[in-house]
Amino acid sequence: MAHQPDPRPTACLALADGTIFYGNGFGATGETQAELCFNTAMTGYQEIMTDPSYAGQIVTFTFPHIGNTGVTPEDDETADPVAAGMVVKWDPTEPSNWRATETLSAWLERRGRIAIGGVDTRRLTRAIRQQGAPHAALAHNPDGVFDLEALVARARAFAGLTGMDLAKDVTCAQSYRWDEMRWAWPQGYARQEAPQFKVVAIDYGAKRNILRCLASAGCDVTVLPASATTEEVLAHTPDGVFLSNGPGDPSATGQYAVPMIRGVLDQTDLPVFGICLGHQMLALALGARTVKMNHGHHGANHPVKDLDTGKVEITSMNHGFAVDSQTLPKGVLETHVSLFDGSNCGIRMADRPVFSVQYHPEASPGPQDSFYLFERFTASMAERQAR
Ligand SMILES: NC(=O)CC[C@H](N)C(=O)O
Repeated sequence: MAHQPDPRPTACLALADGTIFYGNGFGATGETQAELCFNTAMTGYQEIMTDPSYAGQIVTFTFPHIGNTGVTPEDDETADPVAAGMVVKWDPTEPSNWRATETLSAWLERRGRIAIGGVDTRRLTRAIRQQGAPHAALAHNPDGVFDLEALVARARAFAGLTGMDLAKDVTCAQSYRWDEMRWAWPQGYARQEAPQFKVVAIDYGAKRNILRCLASAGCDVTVLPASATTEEVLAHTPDGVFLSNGPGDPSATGQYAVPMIRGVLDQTDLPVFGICLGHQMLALALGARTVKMNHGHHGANHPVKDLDTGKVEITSMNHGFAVDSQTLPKGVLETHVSLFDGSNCGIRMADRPVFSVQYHPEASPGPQDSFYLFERFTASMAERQAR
């Protein structure tokens, strides 16, 4: 085991292979374990920590200055942080931002999330890339006393995300109507003043900005829990069905999501749009398979090629699983690919307005190149209404 340096560190990150990183604890005290990933976004740490897709993961931020704009409730993607913990290079400074209502550390502490600063995040990121997303344990103790053997054992005991259904933990308890009309689109898009389309959004761990984008595009959005059945979805007589992002292994979540989606596809001609976990759920329902990636894609500058137009979009990404494009059945087309590794980033049915993307067109944080997908969804609902 590594020797503890002096002055005494107050936090410690242990990987399952026994590697130890020391640093300065902030946020809550205690211990936690999860899969470790890295995110390369330069902005949006609050949105990242509150993105429900990060359940079961500790996030290493490769950008060194994290926390220096504090936090504001307006930037929460869900009520509480969902990521298990955070690892940063520099200890956060006092917030310098007129929007900040609180420091990152106080916000994390109130919500029981542990963070470690002063870590060599380059070395750690290289380790994650080389060995694949490791299991890790993170401890914060102001006394600086750590049982390293126990911490490594804790990391090893983490079951891993493969086979884990976490959507059931982060979904809404009851259905509700999304009623926030905050404008979510960049300039250049036409704002829809009155909702024209009834959309049922299935909440596998939905980010708020997705619901805002749907509302901004002219959708009256009813959000249903992840366990919703085909009958429950159709009882709302929607014009379209949206499948949200979310955490965990798609094949585990697919146990209940896939039969619902199959039912919608078999019984109706409704437009369907999926994002990230929703994309993976749709692919599974259409007969494809998903695979666990080595270290996934987490960042706000991932180039994706639209195979229909040849255009490249710079996108926000956050996923550790991917659709295996080799398994797409006849009649399902690959529409987008990652220019980093060629992995699948989008599909559509050849003859129906049923489509999905692996990345995050709602950004938050990230570039806004992909907002056209929300308009594609509303256009397909308008076309169906006109028939
Ligand atoms: N952002 C998401 O929806 C993530 C989907 C899935 N949990 C994955 O890691 O691949």
